[in-house]
Amino acid sequence: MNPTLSDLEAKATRKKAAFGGDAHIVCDNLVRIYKTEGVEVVALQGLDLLIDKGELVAIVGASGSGKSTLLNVLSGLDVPTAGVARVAGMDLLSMSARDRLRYRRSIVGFIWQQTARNLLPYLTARENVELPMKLAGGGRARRRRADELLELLGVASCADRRTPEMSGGQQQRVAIAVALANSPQVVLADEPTGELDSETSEQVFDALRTANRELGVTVVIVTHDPLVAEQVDRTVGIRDGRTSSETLRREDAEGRIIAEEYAVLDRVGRLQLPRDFMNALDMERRVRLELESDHIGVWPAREESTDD
Ligand SMILES: Nc1ncnc2c1ncn2[C@@H]1O[C@H](COP(=O)(O)OP(=O)(O)OP(=O)(O)O)[C@@H](O)[C@H]1O
Repeated sequence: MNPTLSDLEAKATRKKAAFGGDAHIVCDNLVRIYKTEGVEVVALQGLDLLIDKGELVAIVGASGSGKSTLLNVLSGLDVPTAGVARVAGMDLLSMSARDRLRYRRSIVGFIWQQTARNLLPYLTARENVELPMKLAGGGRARRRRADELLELLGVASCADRRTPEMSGGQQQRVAIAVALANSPQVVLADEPTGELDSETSEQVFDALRTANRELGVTVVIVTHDPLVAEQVDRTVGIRDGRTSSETLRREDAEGRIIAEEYAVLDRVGRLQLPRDFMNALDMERRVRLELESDHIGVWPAREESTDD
């Protein structure tokens, strides 16, 4: 049954929980301004984003939209200019240098686009996976955990190979094992399939999905490949340093995958109408809104009368 208008009014007066509540990743009005030689570039312009524990989310957007800036903030490499960024309960703006090191070592794992940046070429795959555990003071179970991770990601056969003896896709799957070595709560991947062909990309993507499903780790993948984004439950679109749209995928009763695109509503109620919708109805400057019991109607403004 649809709610009545008085139900909606009662709901509106109820107190709202703090933004983000217990989300695993919270970005609230995040701003990052770069200053170079007196010129300011606003890379993030009040970005809001919530990701729950155990989600697998893709972040898409055109070049320059702010995706890498966001990922650098979430990985603890960069500090935003203003706003709130919280991951696994840790405040990324006020964290001490010591906490930052701990955060980067054991709370987040990272996978870069360039395969060469993820692995040391003179170590075998197994040694690469063992290295972060060694740096964090891990004990003798290191080798067993490295082998288990390589097995889980389908690259057990590469354990004794060095980087030049592996394909690009195998290297990226080993890189995922390296990122998972210290059992992080969150894995961040910046264009992890950017240098790979579509078939190999699919294998790397499968490996990320396996890590998410089997280990319960929250996974955030930045990409500008819309096809890659089709393989996740939620895709967040970024435009001009803000979240602009979300696509949610679900299965219907017949098992068909349905993707629905939503506009993002910010905390004060602003939303961006798609340009093609506005053009189709000649919407400009103002629209008329009407609250119904289960939706809000948006109409073009009435034509001004030209009669005298
Ligand atoms: N270190 C920096 N100094 C100055 N400006 C920067 C710096 N890093 C990024 N920018 C600017 O901030 C904006 C967002 O850049 P960002 O790299 O986050 O975008 P992106 O969506 O990741 O792009 P791409 O898909 O090309 O990697 C761009 O205008 C970029 O030029």
